Amino acid sequence: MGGFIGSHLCEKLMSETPHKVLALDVYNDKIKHLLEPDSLPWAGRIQFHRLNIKHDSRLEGLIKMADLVINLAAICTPADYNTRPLDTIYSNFIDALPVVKYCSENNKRLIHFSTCEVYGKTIGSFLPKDSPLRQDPAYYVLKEDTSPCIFGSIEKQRWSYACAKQLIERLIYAEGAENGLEFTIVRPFNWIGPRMDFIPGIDGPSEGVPRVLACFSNNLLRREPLKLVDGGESQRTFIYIKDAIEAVLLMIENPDRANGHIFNVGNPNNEVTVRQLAEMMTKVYAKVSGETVLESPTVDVSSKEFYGEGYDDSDKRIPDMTIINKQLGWNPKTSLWDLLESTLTYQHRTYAEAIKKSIAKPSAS
Ligand SMILES: NC(=O)c1ccc[n+]([C@@H]2O[C@H](COP(=O)([O-])OP(=O)(O)OC[C@H]3O[C@@H](n4cnc5c(N)ncnc54)[C@H](O)[C@@H]3O)[C@@H](O)[C@H]2O)c1
Ligand SMILES: O=C(O)[C@H]1O[C@H](OP(=O)(O)OP(=O)(O)OC[C@H]2O[C@@H](n3ccc(=O)[nH]c3=O)[C@H](O)[C@@H]2O)[C@H](O)[C@@H](O)[C@@H]1O
Repeated sequence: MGGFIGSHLCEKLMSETPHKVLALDVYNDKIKHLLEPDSLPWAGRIQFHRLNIKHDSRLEGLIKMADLVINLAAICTPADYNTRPLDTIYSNFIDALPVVKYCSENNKRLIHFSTCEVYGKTIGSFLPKDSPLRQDPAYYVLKEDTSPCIFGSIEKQRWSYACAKQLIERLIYAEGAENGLEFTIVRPFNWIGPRMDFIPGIDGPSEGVPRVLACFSNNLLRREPLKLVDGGESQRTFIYIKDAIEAVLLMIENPDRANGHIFNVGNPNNEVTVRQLAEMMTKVYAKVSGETVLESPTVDVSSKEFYGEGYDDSDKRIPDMTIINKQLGWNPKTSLWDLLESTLTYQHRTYAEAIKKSIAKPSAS
C-alpha cells in the first residue's frame, strides 16, 4: 500500500470514503503525507505497519482484522525481470501465497493486483508483417476471458514476471472454485501519474532503471535525449492513475458485481508507440517548464544495451473494456495529453530544483 498505486488508493479512501486502512509495506515515503500530522481530518482511519510480507508473523493477524485485503506488493519494473528473475518470481508468486492462503482460510475478500503482461504478445505479432489481418482487432485486442497468454522462450527471462503473475492468478481462481475464496483480479494497463517509481540519483539509485514514465521524465529534467529501446516501436495504452483508481473504488464498493471477476483496467483510446510517447512528453515538458527542446530529443538504444540479456517486449496492449463496463459501468476519461500535462507539471515542480543542485554539486549527496 506504500507504492505508486497504493498511495493514490489510500489518498482516495481517506478523502472520499469512511473506510479504515491498515497499510502494510516496507516503505512509507509515498504515503507519509497521509500519516502526518495527527491533525489530518482522517487521522485514526489510516495506520501504517512496516513489514515484509515475505516473512512476518504479524501478517495473518492483520488480515484477520480486515474485511477486505488488497495485495499490491510486488517487484514490477521490467529492468528487474531479466536481471533478477529469482527475486521477480519469488516476489510475484511465492511471496503472495500466504496472503491468498490467509484470505481463503479466514474467509476474507481479496482484490489481487496482476498485470496486463499476462497476455504477453498479441496473436497478430506472429502474422507476416504485411498481413492485412494485423489490422483486425480480433488479432490484437486483449480480452480477459478469451485471449491466450503468449510468452517468449525460457531464456527470454523478461517473461519471469508475467509467468509468476499468471500462476498466482490461476491459484486465486482455483481457491475461488475449490474453496469459495471471494476474489477480484485487476489487470492494470500502464497506469501512470505522479509518484510513479523514482528519479535516479534523486529519490532512487543513480544506476536504477524505473518504468518508462520515470525514465523519460528523468531525461527531460536532466536535458538528455530520451532513450528509445529497439526503435521505440512497441505500442502501449496509458491511463491516468486517477481514472484507474475510480475503477478500483467501484470494485471495493460493489463486491457482488466484482467478486469472481478478472478486470482489464486501461484506456484503449490512449494508444501510442513509445516513440510517439517520447515526442509528446518532450512537447508537454517544454510547455510546462518553459525550457527549449534539444536539437536531438531522442536517441536509439538496443534492448541488450539498455536492459541486458534476456529482455523481450509486448508488442501492443489494447484492453477490451466489455467486462468492466458491464459489471461496474466504468470508463476512463483523461486524454494522454492532459494526463501528461498534469504529471509532468508535478515532475517539474517536485524534481527540477533537486536535479539542478545535484548537477551543480555532483559529489554532494
Ligand atoms: N503501475 C502499473 O501500471 C501496473 C501495471 C501492472 C501491474 N501493476 C501491479 O500493481 C501492483 C502495484 O504496482 P505499483 O505500480 O504501485 O508499484 P510500486 O513498486 O510503486 O508498489 C509496490 C509496493 O510493494 C511494496 N512491496 C514489494 N514487496 C514487498 C514485500 N515483500 N513486503 C511488503 N511490501 C512490499 C514496495 O515497497 C512498493 O511500495 C504490483 O503488483 C504491480 O505488479 C502495476
Ligand atoms: O504498466 C504495466 O501495465 C505493466 O507493464 C510494465 O511493462 P512495460 O510497459 O513494458 O514497461 P515500461 O518500463 O513502462 O516500458 C514501456 C516501453 O517503453 C520502452 N522504454 C522504456 C524505458 C526507456 O527509457 N525507453 C524505452 O523505450 C520499453 O522497452 C517498453 O517497450 C511493467 O511490467 C509493469 O509495471 C506492469 O506490469
